[in-house]
Amino acid sequence: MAPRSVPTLTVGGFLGAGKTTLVNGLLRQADGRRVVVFVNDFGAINIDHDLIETVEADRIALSNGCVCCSLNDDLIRSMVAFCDGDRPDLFVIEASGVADPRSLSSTLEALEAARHAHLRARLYVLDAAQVGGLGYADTEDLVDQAAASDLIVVNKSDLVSGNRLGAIEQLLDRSAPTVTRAVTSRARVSWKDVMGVGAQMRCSGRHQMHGHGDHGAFASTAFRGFPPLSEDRLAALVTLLKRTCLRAKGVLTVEGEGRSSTLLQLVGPYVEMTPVPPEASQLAQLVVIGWSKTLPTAEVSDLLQAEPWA
Ligand SMILES: Nc1nc2c(ncn2[C@@H]2O[C@H](COP(=O)(O)OP(=O)(O)OP(=O)(O)O)[C@@H](O)[C@H]2O)c(=O)[nH]1
Repeated sequence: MAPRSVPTLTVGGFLGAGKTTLVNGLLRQADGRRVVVFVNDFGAINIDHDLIETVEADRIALSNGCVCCSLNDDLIRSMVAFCDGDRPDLFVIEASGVADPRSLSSTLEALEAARHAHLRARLYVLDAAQVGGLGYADTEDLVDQAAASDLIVVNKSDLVSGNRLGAIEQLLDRSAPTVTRAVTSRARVSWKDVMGVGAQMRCSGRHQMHGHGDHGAFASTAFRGFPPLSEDRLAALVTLLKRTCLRAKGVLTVEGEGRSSTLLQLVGPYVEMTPVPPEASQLAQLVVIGWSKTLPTAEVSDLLQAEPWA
C-alpha cells in the first residue's frame, strides 16, 4: 500500500501577528498525533524555533532567509526526508513574518504531485492592533494575503476597541468575503475548526502563482552573548525599539541579584517581558527587525555593548 500523503497547514501573517502563539495552541490539542513544525524566522537566530512547544526532533528551523523564496529548497528537502521515514500525522509550516505565504502553494503542489504531502488549510493571522497602523499599501498587501487563505484569524482582539474590530470586519467583508474568519485573543483556534475549514476549502483557486514580497524593505540584525543589562539600559533599549522597530525578540539577562533572564517580545509599541525560568536560562540573544532604512543597529549595539552577531 502506498504511504499516505501528509496533510499540511501553512501559517502566515505579518511580523508578530501571533503565528507562533497559534501553532503552540494547536500543538497543545494534538492529542498524541505526531506534528512536525517547520519554523521560518526572518532573522539569523531562529528564536521562534526555541519558542515552539514540541519535542526537539519535530521542530525544524529554517533560518536566515525566507521560506517563500531562498529557503524553499531547504523546506522541500526537509519535508521529503520526513516522508522517507515513519510519516507524521501533520506538517505545519510557520512562514516568516515577511513571507508571502501564497508562494508556498507551488511548493505544496510539487509535494502533492509526488504524493508526499498535501495542503490541508492555509491559516492567516492578522494582528488587529497592527492593521491600519502600517501604511495603506502594506495594509492592502496583508489583506490580499489574508484573502488568499482558508481561515483568517483576526488576532489580538483584546488590544483593540470594538469599533476598530468592526472596521476590520467590514474591510474583510469587502476584500475576503468568502474566507472563514475567527476573531481571537492569543490566537486561540480549535483543532477541529482548523481541520474543518481546510476540508471545505479544497477547491479555492489556490493554483495562482505569486511572487514573494519585497523583503529588501526589511532588515534584521542579531546580537548574541552580550553582557547583562542594567535596569536603565534595558529601559532605554525598550524605548528605542518601540520607537524604531517592527519586531524584536530575544532573551536578555538583567543585572542584579540572581541575574534573572527575561524573554522580550516586542511588536511595534506592544511589549511583553516574561521571566525565563532559571533551568531554561539561555545565552543572551536578541533579534531586531525593521525597515531597512531605519533599523537602529548602531544604537542597539551601544546599549547592548556588543557588536552585531549577524
Ligand atoms: N495581547 C496579546 N498579545 C498576543 C496575542 N497573540 C500573541 N500575542 C503576543 O504577541 C507577541 C508575538 O506573538 P508571536 O506568536 O510570537 O507572533 P509571530 O507572528 O509568531 O511573530 P514573528 O514570527 O516574529 O513574526 C508575543 O509577545 C505574544 O505573546 C493576543 O491575542 N493578544
